[in-house]
Amino acid sequence: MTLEKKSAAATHGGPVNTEPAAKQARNHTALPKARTLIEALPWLERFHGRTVVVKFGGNAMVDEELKRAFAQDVVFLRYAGIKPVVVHGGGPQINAHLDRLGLESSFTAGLRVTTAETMDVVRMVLAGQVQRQLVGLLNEHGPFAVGMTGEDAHILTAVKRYAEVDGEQVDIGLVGDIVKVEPGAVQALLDDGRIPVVSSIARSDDGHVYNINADLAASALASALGAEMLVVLTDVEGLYADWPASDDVISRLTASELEELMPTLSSGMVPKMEGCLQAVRDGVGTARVLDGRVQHSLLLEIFTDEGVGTMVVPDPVDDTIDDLNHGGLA
Ligand SMILES: Nc1ncnc2c1ncn2[C@@H]1O[C@H](COP(=O)(O)OP(=O)(O)O)[C@@H](O)[C@H]1O
Ligand SMILES: CC(=O)N[C@@H](CCC(=O)OP(=O)(O)O)C(=O)O
Repeated sequence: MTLEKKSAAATHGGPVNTEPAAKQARNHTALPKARTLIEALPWLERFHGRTVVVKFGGNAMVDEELKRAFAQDVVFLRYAGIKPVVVHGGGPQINAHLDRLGLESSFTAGLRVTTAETMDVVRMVLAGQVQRQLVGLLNEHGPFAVGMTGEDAHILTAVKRYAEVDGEQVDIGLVGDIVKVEPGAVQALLDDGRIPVVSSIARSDDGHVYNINADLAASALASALGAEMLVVLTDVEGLYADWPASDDVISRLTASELEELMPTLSSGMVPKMEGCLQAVRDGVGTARVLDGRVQHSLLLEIFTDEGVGTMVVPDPVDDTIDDLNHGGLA
């Protein structure tokens, strides 16, 4: 019997496998899993102890399952020794609430035209509804998430912002531009092992409250925290090269290349890419735009060799940044 087996193996040219079939089957399923875990090792080493600011967009958070998967990913980062900060939007949720009140939603250059009445709704929906939901989902895993808005502890200070349309300054109401960030309260939470969840609202030095685009709020906070990475989750695969004519995703571009593209962008991509550009210019390692509709895209981006979406790297690209290319660690 043994002889027969040996000669069969020899005719196939392979080594003789004396392992019982059950063990072989176990190895067959276990090894790929182990390889996937080991693939994460260089990235765990690279990002351990670093701060990652994740912007969760309103369009990516309309699906309950996606929200749960997002919360799992963020808690995973926390357990992996990375310090995640969540900055959230809620555009669609604000639109829905305004609609219920019979109020119109209007945007100029990707920014909501914000009257005093709209501002009340923005504040209520972001801080009272969306942020509470995210905090609740994260805290299903432990006592981690603490919600706050940019108004708290003077985290975000803004001045009135005008939208630029064809070179003209357009008044869009109570929309703010962040001019100062005091990240101390956020840093204290991170140092305490918590996960700060920040709503994109700011105050001005004279006590006004401003509506801040969440991409820009995330970018400013990432810069002030000296974050390793800004990750923006949205409802497209990344930055399309020639949108809406094509949906070819640009996988990687430098700050200068992005700056050149800026005038060609439209709608929600304008503040998103402005935020990415600003962040890498301010010293954030990389800024990435990912498809929030894909479950666990955050984990896939951070812990696997194949990047998903668009990555913006600083100018000029040095060796360290090259290592972070979507091709993986060299
Ligand atoms: N070049 C582009 N690449 C990808 N999306 C673009 C581009 N230009 C405009 N967009 C639009 O921007 C939208 C993303 O912005 P937005 O709706 O504000 O997302 P979020 O709610 O995640 O902040 C996309 O759904 C798409 O319609
Ligand atoms: C000034 C401005 O446009 N503020 C945004 C804030 C929320 C946001 O940015 O939400 P998303 O990330 O889901 O788009 C708004 O009112 O819709």
